[in-house]
Amino acid sequence: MTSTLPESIAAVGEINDSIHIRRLELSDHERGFVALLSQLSACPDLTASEFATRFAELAAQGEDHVILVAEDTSAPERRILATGCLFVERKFLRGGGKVGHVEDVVVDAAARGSGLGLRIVRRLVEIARDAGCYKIILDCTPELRAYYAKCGFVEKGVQMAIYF
Ligand SMILES: CC(=O)SCCNC(=O)CCNC(=O)[C@H](O)C(C)(C)COP(=O)(O)OP(=O)(O)OC[C@H]1O[C@@H](n2cnc3c(N)ncnc32)[C@H](O)[C@@H]1OP(=O)(O)O
Repeated sequence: MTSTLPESIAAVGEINDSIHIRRLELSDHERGFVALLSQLSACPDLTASEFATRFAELAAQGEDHVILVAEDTSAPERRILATGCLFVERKFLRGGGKVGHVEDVVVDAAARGSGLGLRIVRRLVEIARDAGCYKIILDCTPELRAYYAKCGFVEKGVQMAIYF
């Protein structure tokens, strides 16, 4: 099962000879996608069946839930090197406006510092703009202010949370 990229995004999918940014595919379970997420937060492995169930739920949200991954097509195992997610929230506000939320951005520790994180987030911003979102927002730690500023974000408001 593969979800296709919007045409405008697919057209700029290749960022160099071997790193390709595309939508998450079901087979990415075997390419280290879950292990990559565990570099961001607690993320125990999922069985293939558990992964497929969640993949189908998210795929059913179509363009309202976009997970991008970067893979190295030159490596035989085509491991996933980076990922980032865009969730589109549909509102009654602003004449039925839409807000983009950036979530779960992570670059493999061995691939950091080469611009991959910047490219993934910029691509998510582009998708949100093309989808008609009036803003795109995210939560991050203070240490990541400079990184997200490089991605074009400005600081706004205060994050509040209740963890269960
Ligand atoms: C909404 C969320 O998901 S928040 C969670 C973000 N994810 C994490 O914290 C997981 C662990 N960290 C990572 O995966 C990576 O370090 C990321 C995603 C934060 C950055 O990915 P990278 O590929 O290393 O970043 P990239 O190389 O594209 O850097 C882009 C620019 O931001 C800067 N930058 C990157 N990380 C940082 C940082 N932690 N602090 C300050 N500046 C940074 C870089 O120096 C670079 O600037 P330059 O263009 O002037 O050289």
